[in-house]
Amino acid sequence: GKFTVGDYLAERLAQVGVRHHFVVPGDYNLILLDKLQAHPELKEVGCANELNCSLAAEGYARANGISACVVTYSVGALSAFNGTGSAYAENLPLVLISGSPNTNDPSQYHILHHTLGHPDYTYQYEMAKKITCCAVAIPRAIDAPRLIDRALRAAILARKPCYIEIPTNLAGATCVRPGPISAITDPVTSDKNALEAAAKCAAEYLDGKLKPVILVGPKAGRAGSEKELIEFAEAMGCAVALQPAAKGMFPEDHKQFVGIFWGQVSSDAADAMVHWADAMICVGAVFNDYSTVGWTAVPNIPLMTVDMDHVTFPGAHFSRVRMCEFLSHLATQVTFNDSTMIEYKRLKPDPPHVHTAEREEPLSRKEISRQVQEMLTDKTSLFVDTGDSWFNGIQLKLPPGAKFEIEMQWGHIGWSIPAAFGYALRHPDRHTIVLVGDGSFQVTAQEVSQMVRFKVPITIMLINNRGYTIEVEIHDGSYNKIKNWDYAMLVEAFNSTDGHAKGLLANTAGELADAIKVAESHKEGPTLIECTIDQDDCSKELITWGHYVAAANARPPRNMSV
Ligand SMILES: C/C(NCc1cnc(C)nc1N)=C(/S)[C@H](O)COP(=O)(O)OP(=O)(O)O
Ligand SMILES: [Mg+2]
Repeated sequence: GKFTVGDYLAERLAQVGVRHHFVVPGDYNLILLDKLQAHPELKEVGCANELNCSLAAEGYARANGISACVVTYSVGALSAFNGTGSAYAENLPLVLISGSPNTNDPSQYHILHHTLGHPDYTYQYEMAKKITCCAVAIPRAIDAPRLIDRALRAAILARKPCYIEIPTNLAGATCVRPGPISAITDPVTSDKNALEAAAKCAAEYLDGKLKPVILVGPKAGRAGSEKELIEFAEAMGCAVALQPAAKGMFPEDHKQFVGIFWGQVSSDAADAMVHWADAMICVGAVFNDYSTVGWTAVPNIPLMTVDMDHVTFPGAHFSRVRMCEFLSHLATQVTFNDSTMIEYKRLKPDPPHVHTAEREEPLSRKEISRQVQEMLTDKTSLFVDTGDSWFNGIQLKLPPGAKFEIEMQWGHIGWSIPAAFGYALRHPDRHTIVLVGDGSFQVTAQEVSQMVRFKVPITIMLINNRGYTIEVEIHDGSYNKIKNWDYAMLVEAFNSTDGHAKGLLANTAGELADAIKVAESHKEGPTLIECTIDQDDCSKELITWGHYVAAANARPPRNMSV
């Protein structure tokens, strides 16, 4: 048959590496969904709602590098905006695609369903511009190639989401076939002069410094620079500390790893190394209120920062210097200096003694962490949702090859359920484990039904402390209470007559150990283990961190004396 706009989009998505596209149908996108479904390399994955659809695509982009979320106009897209915001905040190229009204409707001033009830339908496109690096609305079939290619290339280069709006009567309209995909995927390399000048500046910055430290942030992983980072670190010989959102982006068994730098809730004395340093090379670092513990842990020495496409020093900035190229170039230039590792050997704390609970002991947060630690292997991909799961997850030691996913910039409770689902579809070779609180789980629980439908064997460790404990530690109130669910029964309800989810309850250390054994041998679908702990059984790190974040939130407005 004829080649259409929908076929053009399908071919481009397949060419940039998409193999699953996440959808919720609606009458504005049905023809488009037919075209995507018809593409041999694309597998359609239906989601229970558009929030989960966009969060599943966000998780898929972590595994695949790029993802697609296809929704209907307005009622669909406005929910998908939330997962798109997460992709923006987390530097992930999620392609948000929305059906839209028939191109004849605007000029006829038609009032249409799903819209706000007036004949101006441009509001969605205007909103999408704010949460993507490139938003396009296709006015005619002839414009489709240019606009689709522009949006995809922008997203790939910026590692940010893009938005493509396709009117319902254009998806099936005749369109030319796409040109070479290199026009979209060919990378932008560093400017030679800028790279040389930045390397020279780095030499001057490091010259005479006795105690340099590398601080790795989340953008190091997103820039795909993990290999070059190790190369650079080994050429330097110095201590490597990670921000919490960067956990897993540098091997924790590496001899230069000195822990997670998170101010007063750092691990392994990483904060001592950061405070001892007289030079700090920040690679992909993000200093926000959460990673600086309410602004109490902002480095106070002049920094050299290596970002995804630029490098800065005290008094200098170099644009169009790609992180991976710069790090591998620097690795050939820098002088080896392991003074910080010599010092670290002196002050590295001994591993804490971990008490192993008796089988009949009521479950505690510590015992859960001890048993989860034992679950981790080189095949593990561990998702930690917003809550004390952040702190419990970040304290775990990742074995070589284990991967870690956290959404610390956007911080949407419930993200981990759809995101882990999307991720696991792309990585059936990995054992995806989720650490999620009861409050977070209640936000996106429906997506467990897709794990059942697609037989995805994810292990969900649901930490039931009866409410929003992070919020309790920041500032308590009645609003931090939630209605308790029978979580084990809920996930088994998703089975109906043809599913294989398992829901287990663990009140004691022994019950948890037994449940983990069941989960590890259950491959036909997800296993949820509800782990019950006391509502005040939270990490000391959460209490300290919550105290300073609450203080930062409480800063009085500067007196606006007129
Ligand atoms: C309500 C909220 N944050 C505010 C919030 C509200 N809405 C969205 C979408 N995202 C958010 N982070 C948070 S962190 C809860 O304590 C999470 O509770 P839970 O999942 O049960 O974890 P803990 O008990 O360990 O805190
Ligand atoms: Mg909770």
